[in-house]
Amino acid sequence: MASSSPPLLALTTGEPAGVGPELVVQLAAAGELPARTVAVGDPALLAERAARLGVRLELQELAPGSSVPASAPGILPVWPVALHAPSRPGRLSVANAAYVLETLDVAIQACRVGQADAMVTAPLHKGVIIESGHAGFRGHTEYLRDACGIDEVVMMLATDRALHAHEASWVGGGALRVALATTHLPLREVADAVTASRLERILRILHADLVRWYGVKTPSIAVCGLNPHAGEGGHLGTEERDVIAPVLEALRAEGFALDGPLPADTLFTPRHLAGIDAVLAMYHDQGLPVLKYAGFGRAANVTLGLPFPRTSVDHGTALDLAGRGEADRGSLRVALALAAEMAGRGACRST
Ligand SMILES: NC(=O)C1=CN([C@@H]2O[C@H](COP(=O)(O)OP(=O)(O)OC[C@H]3O[C@@H](n4cnc5c(N)ncnc54)[C@H](O)[C@@H]3O)[C@@H](O)[C@H]2O)C=CC1
Ligand SMILES: NCC(=O)COP(=O)(O)O
Repeated sequence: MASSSPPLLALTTGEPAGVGPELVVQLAAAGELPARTVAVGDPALLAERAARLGVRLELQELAPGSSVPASAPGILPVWPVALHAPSRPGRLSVANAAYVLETLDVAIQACRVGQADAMVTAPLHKGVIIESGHAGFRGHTEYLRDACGIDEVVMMLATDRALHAHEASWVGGGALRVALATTHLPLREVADAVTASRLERILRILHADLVRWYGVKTPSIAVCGLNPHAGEGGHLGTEERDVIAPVLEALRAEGFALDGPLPADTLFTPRHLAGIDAVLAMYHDQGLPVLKYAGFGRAANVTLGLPFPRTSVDHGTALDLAGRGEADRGSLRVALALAAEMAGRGACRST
């Protein structure tokens, strides 16, 4: 941990034209930031969004990486990163894409060297970062993987009732954890990306982190097929038979509790989810619509497999709401609480 107690969360404020900055200032003003939280972003931007919304807030500028006092209502410690261009709510600017990446770099570096204990991210806009010249940018998840120099990480979203260690498994009524075998890929590329080696890596990380972070002794994971009806015995696709099933079989032989490959449309029903600790979906829009239907606004995104905890909101930049103070703060609240809980357990990897 960065200091004796409590853990320090580095909270990146996200795309400056989106709702991230205002969510951060609103939570800070209301005293809803966990015990020690430092925003990473442009202080003038945060002051402008606070003033725009009539939020009374004192910003405390601190040198990036320096120590941070305990959170207090109406006070927001900031590790400053300067905007590259003025920002207006709802108006993207490619000039500020580098700024967004710089905020990530500050937080990642702080977590890697132990100056912060966990990272929480407000939403960024993938398109504007790609348009700024970062053609390979896909999202925080992939950026963090590469920045930490590791081969694989797992994106998992969980509704609030399934976020914490004491919530063992699906109990009906909206508790759900959904991990993804592939993340931000065009659908056309998904089938080729569902390889045996990727699935094996993903399942090992998911299994290990369900034990590590959630206290599940023997994680029970339900795995979706890729094709309709999980391939209908090979008549509607062969990936289940040729790729997914053999990986599950090999891991079962090691003691993994894996169900599948199952048709996704029947897997996501209460009867099939009973006793399941997490679902592994093959692609983004196979799993996340169900998760968001179950708990949009009270769910969080977790990156598994990193050397430090990283959580995020379940929503994007919401440019249509930016600057109006109407965006729901629930998911950021949940993401912060989860990061604090994970960091509090001091469960950093040794990678
Ligand atoms: N963690 C992250 O950085 C994420 C970033 N994104 C990015 O955000 C950008 C916009 O994505 P969209 O698909 O338009 O999704 P979006 O989540 O920004 O917006 C979808 C709809 O949900 C509403 N919404 C979003 N957040 C809300 C909140 N806090 N309270 C109330 N309503 C809310 C919006 O007003 C809009 O109607 C894209 O570049 C996307 O890649 C998307 C998801 C997560
Ligand atoms: N739909 C989830 C999402 O896009 C979040 O991606 P990331 O930026 O956290 O990798």
